[in-house]
Amino acid sequence: MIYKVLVSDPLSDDGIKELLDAEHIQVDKKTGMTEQELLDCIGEYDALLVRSQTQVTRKVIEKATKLKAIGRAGVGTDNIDLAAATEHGVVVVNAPNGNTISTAEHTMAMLAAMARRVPQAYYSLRQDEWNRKAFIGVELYRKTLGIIGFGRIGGEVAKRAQGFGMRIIASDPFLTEEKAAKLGIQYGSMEDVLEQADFITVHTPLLKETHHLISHEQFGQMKDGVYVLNCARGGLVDENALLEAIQGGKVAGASLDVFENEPQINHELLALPEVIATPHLGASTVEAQEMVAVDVSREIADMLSGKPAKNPVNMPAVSKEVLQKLEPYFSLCEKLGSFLAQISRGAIAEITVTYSGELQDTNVDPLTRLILKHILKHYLGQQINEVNAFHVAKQKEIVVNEQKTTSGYGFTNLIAITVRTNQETRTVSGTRIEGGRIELVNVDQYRVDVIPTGHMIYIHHTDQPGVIGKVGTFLGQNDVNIATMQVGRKERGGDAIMLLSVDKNMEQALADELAAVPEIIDVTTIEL
Ligand SMILES: NC(=O)C1=CN([C@@H]2O[C@H](COP(=O)(O)OP(=O)(O)OC[C@H]3O[C@@H](n4cnc5c(N)ncnc54)[C@H](O)[C@@H]3O)[C@@H](O)[C@H]2O)C=CC1
Ligand SMILES: O=C(O)CCC(=O)C(=O)O
Repeated sequence: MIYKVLVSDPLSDDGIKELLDAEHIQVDKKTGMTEQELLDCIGEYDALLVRSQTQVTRKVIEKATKLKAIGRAGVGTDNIDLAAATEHGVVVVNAPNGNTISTAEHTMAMLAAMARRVPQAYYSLRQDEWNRKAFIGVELYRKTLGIIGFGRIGGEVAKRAQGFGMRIIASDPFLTEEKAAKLGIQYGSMEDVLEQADFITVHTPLLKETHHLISHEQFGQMKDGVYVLNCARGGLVDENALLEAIQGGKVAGASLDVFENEPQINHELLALPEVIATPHLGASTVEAQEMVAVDVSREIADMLSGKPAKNPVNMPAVSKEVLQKLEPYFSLCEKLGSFLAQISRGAIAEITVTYSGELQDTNVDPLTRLILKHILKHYLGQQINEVNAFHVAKQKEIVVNEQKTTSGYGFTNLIAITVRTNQETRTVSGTRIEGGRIELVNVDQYRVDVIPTGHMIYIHHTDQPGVIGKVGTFLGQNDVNIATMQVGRKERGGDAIMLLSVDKNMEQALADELAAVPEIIDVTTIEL
């Protein structure tokens, strides 16, 4: 059997040698295709290999009737419709490590070039000017570099910036004070980073939660004369807010490798003398391109030989037998994990899942993976799936415990999850009732009885007369209709909670306003 692999973005022959040499594989290189050209030919192929240019849309995946695997020679998979790939049983693999160093080095190149205004001075010199006064720079030595997103690339940037004598402060849900201290850097919240840094660089994935991570409010929190870098993903920094922050004198310089609408770029932003930019070149080195191509080609060759993928980023096929037993609990696990991730604060250190009642005799490993996925997805995005969930948790030094108990605490089945972070311990448990309904039955030791779905608001308050009325009035005045409300308290006059299902998402600004009511301790909005 000969498998056909399409390489639709530029990748060197050295990089894809393993595929070119494989006897059972035929490789076609067709770069620069239009969407229509891709749609016309994709039906012939068993695997597709891309970088970031090819948009692997749902339409493409639906036409790809023979497709088994998509390989992304790089990290970000935002050019691939992962949901569509999963639905069609297509495994998506990436090469998460091969371009880390190149991107960290590019960030350093941009940092130094921006501080010393190298591109501007070069451009001026090319215009036959000799203008030494116009290009006075600033030193990096003893300045504070704020790193938002301390994963593979953020970590490598930190090491290199330390070589320049910079002080590093970093923010990441998986970074703790102890880990930071070991690395000789400072751990901080996002606010700490914004307030203290002279230079700020972002290295998070682009997710719903990180879209416009740096916008008007965040620029307002920064020091005057701050320098900002984005060598991760367009959309993390709000380009219009950046434009205003530069024009208003808040931001002294910006380095951009990525843009919100690539390959279209914001010309107004680029025309500012404070901005230096490159066309998404972070991973564009000979070494990185070869490494990511080698890694992903090996994955594709293995998969086409029937071996499991090492770096899958979407869900693999589940055997029918396992699916039948566990499928009824999938939705409960997803909702419990997602609920808990949204209410937890701080860096996660330990996750404990306890299965009770009828689940105690079943192999629940796939359910634990699903729960982990929905907790970690909140921070890491689509790179997490059931296959790599344990591996990623281990990499992030998170302890995962799976327990079983004979007691169902009065329920036929019960799944309880506890998350311990460096700030707090939060718990949630739920059950699946005859007929398929799922219910949240306990949150932070408060007994509730709620269907975990849609838009929810979780309010922690002190038990005093009139609080429920104040919340009802506030939501009514702001056109947030309450569908259901559950209240709970541990003792009279002590800590209490309200858990509401509402008809629409409540904006963060409104949640903050509600949290300012004196009896209210905390308001969290949850989307399930
Ligand atoms: N310019 C380019 O050519 C390249 C860009 N990239 C991009 O760089 C980014 C980072 O890549 P890696 O370091 O390999 O990923 P990674 O997964 O190792 O690290 C990302 C980190 O961001 C953290 N994070 C998520 N949400 C956060 C938040 N709200 N605040 C603070 N931290 C948060 C995560 O906990 C994680 O530790 C990705 O967006 C990737 O697509 C990667 C390679 C090349
Ligand atoms: O393939 C490229 O050059 C883009 C790399 C990138 O942005 C990534 O790996 O996330």
